[in-house]
Amino acid sequence: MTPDLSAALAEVAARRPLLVASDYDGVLAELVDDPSAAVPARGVAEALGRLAAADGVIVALVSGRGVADLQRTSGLIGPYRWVGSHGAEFDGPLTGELADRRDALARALAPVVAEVAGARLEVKPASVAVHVRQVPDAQVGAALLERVATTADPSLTHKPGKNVLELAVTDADKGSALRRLRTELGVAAAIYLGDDVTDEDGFRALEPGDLGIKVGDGETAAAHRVADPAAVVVLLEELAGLVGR
Ligand SMILES: O=P(O)(O)OC[C@H]1O[C@H](O[C@H]2O[C@H](CO)[C@@H](O)[C@H](O)[C@H]2O)[C@H](O)[C@@H](O)[C@@H]1O
Repeated sequence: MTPDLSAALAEVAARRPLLVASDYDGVLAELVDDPSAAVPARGVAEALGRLAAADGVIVALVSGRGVADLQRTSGLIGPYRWVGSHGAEFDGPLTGELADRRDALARALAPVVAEVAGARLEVKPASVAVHVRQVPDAQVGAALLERVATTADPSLTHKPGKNVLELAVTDADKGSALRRLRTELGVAAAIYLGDDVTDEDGFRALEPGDLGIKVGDGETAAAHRVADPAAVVVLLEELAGLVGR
C-alpha cells in the first residue's frame, strides 16, 4: 500500500458509523473463466469477519451478481448487508413483473449468443448477461457484445464489465445502492472497493472524507488504487487492525 493510502485508511478508520462496502468479482475474488468457481481470495472471510465484529462498522457486499448467487458462490457468512444485481436487489427478491421482462429478453438473446462458440448467457434476477471470456477470438467476442448493445431495446440499462455485457430491466446502480445504505445507516464515512466499470457509479457516489479504492488497472474516479485481490486482503487486514479487531 502507498503511504498516501495508509494515511487515508487511518483517517477514515476513526469515523463511526463506518460503512465498508465492497464489490465481489475482481476485488474479493480473482476473475476466473467459470463464474461459479469464483471463490474468495485467501484471507477475505477472516478479514471481513473481523471488520464486521468491530463496534460501529458495517460491512456491505455490493455486487453485480444476484444475492443468492453471491452467497452461494462466495460461501461468505456473516452479519453483512447484501446488495445484489448492481443495486437492484436491495431489500430482498425482485417482483415477478421484472422477471417476466427479463425472461423475454433471455429468450430473444439466446439464439444470438448461441451463434458464437464459447459465448454464454447468464440469466440473473434483474438482467441478462452475455459473457465472452471463453470466446477464443477476443475480436469475435467484442463484436458479439457490440451487436447485443446496438440492437437492444433502448429502455434497457447497459452494464458493461470485464468480458461481459449485461442488459438490466431496472436502472438501479451501485451508486444509488451506496447512497441508500449511507442514508439508512446514517454513516459518518464510507469506504468502497471496486474493479470494474459498474463500480465507477459507486466511486462517484462517495462524499468528501470517504475513501474509494480501485482494484487493478483502468480509468477511475477513485482516489486510490491497489493491484489485485491479494492486495485487498492486506488492506482489509490493516483496516481491521485500525478499527480495533
Ligand atoms: O459486481 P461484481 O461482484 O464484480 O460482479 C460482476 C459480474 O461478475 C461475474 O462476472 C465476472 O466474473 C466472472 C468470474 O470471475 C468472470 O468469468 C466474468 O468474465 C466477469 O465478467 C458474474 O458472472 C456477473 O454476473 C457479475 O455481474
